[in-house]
Amino acid sequence: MSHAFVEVQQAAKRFPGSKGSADLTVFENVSFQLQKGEFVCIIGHSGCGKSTIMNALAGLDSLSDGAMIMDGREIDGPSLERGVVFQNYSLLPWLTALENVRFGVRARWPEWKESQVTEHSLHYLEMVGLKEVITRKPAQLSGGMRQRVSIARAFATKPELLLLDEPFGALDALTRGVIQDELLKIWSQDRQTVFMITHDVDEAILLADRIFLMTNGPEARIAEAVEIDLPRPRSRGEIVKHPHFYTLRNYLVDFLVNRASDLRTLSQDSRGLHYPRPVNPVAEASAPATYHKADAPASASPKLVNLSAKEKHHG
Ligand SMILES: Nc1ncnc2c1ncn2[C@@H]1O[C@H](COP(=O)(O)OP(=O)(O)OP(=O)(O)O)[C@@H](O)[C@H]1O
Repeated sequence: MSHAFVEVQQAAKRFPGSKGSADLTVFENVSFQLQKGEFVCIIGHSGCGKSTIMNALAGLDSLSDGAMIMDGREIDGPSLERGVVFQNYSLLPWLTALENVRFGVRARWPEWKESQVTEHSLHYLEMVGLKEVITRKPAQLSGGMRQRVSIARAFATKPELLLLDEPFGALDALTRGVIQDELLKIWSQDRQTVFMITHDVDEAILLADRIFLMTNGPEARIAEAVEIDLPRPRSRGEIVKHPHFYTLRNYLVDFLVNRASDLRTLSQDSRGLHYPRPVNPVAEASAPATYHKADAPASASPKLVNLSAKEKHHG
């Protein structure tokens, strides 16, 4: 029996082909687990099926095969236990920043007094640096501010699982960096389980405990789960100085550039589920090359150098 908080088992998604063409198998044989409190990022080329996996986890779409289980119950529709932040903010345009957050908080805890709802919402808006603009409606906020409201709303409702679908994709690099820091600050306090899509390798290294690497579609798979063992708390300025940073970064970039198109390696557990291969690029880079006797040609025998004789000869 698995004790993972989220367990995805042999998930597949197919869309019917149009006008008699074959069905599109977006992904198949996708199995993975998320531990409680873990921050996992998923990266892969456009169209490989990341959002489709996330929509199924959110309960907004169904799988063609397989199952997604959270806390022992199969996911079969949306729930307040799972919060989603999309790239396009999805705020209610007729409500102010504060009212947008209050809306979520009130739905989550209908028994709370109005003052408690307000106080709780303000706390999260303050954490994302928006205390000064709480009375503005989304149209009066910048893109970065809108995304902060979405993040404040998502974290304020304290879902068991937070699903972030490229939440910073539309933001400029500076704003993105500031909100990444805010996200880390809130997550380090609340330690919710987070599953996040990003195209940004540096962002994934900054945020994640593990990064899932997805092969290209169709019939995409999550091939590897890369462990990010950089110490926390992390900051953008400091992690680049860590001796492991570029080993991790190079490994991820190499996957995206060279290996995502054809990698099919998967490891299987005793139930026959194919999990992504767990990878620690730092350990792999520093491990001595393994010598397989069977790989050696019959004539290859190790060359022994007699150092003392050589020293004598030259001496
Ligand atoms: N409702 C649908 N009907 C048919 N095909 C769909 C549907 N939704 C998604 N697809 C297809 O499924 C594939 C995966 O789409 P998805 O949005 O999950 O990819 P993604 O990895 O999130 O891409 P991106 O990084 O560009 O957001 C794409 O080929 C897409 O065209």
